[in-house]
Amino acid sequence: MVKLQVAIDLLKIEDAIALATKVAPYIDIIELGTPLIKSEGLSGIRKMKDAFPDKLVLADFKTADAGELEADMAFGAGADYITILGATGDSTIAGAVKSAKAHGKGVVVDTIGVKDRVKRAQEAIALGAEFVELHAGLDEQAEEGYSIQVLIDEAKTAGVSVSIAGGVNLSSITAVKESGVTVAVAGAAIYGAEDPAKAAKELKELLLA
Ligand SMILES: O=C(CO)[C@H](O)[C@H](O)COP(=O)(O)O
Repeated sequence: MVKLQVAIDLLKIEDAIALATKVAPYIDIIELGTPLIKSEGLSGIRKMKDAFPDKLVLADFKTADAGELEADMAFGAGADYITILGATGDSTIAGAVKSAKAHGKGVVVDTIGVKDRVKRAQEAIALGAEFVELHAGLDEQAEEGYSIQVLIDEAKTAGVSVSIAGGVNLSSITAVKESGVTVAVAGAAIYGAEDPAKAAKELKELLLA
C-alpha cells in the first residue's frame, strides 16, 4: 500500500496540530515542513509526536552538513524520519544513517536541486536511506513549464524505494501511485484545501483504489 504523507508548511505548531487532527485518519506520515521547524524548533517535533504517538512523524530538516548530529537532534525530539539533502556529500548521509540505526529510525534523502535524481536516489539507498524523495520544491514548481510528470517518469525507472513531492493533488495522485512509489507527499493539496479532511480522505481513497 502506498503511504500518504501530509507536508505541513504552516508556521505555528498549534495550527499544524489542528490540521493534523483533522486529517490524521487518512494519513500515514505527518511531515513538519522546513519552515515549521525553523519557526518552532525541536519542541515543535516533540509536541507533534506527543499529540500523535501512533503516527510516523517526519522532520523535514533538509540537512546539508553534520548529518549524525542533526539526525540525533531530530530523533531525540521524537521524529521517526529526518530528511537529508541528496545534494550534499555521501558522508553527511552516512552520518545520519548511523544515527538512524542507533535510534531505530529512518533517513529520507531529499533530491531537491539534484540534476540526476534517479542516480542520486540509487546512491542514497546504497548508503542506507530508507527511501528517497523525488522532489520539486516550491520554487521549482513555480518555474514556467513545471510538470509533476517528470517525477512520475523518474519514479518508474528508479528501481529503489522513492516518494514523490511537488504538486501531488487529486489530479496527479493516481499517476503517482501507478509509478510505483512507496509514499505520496501532499502539502498544499491538503493544508490549502477548503476542507482538509475531505481532501486527505479523497487522496487516500485514490491511493487505495
Ligand atoms: O518540502 C517542501 C518544499 O520544500 C514541500 O512541503 C513539498 O514540496 C510539498 O509540496 P506541495 O505543497 O506541492 O505538495
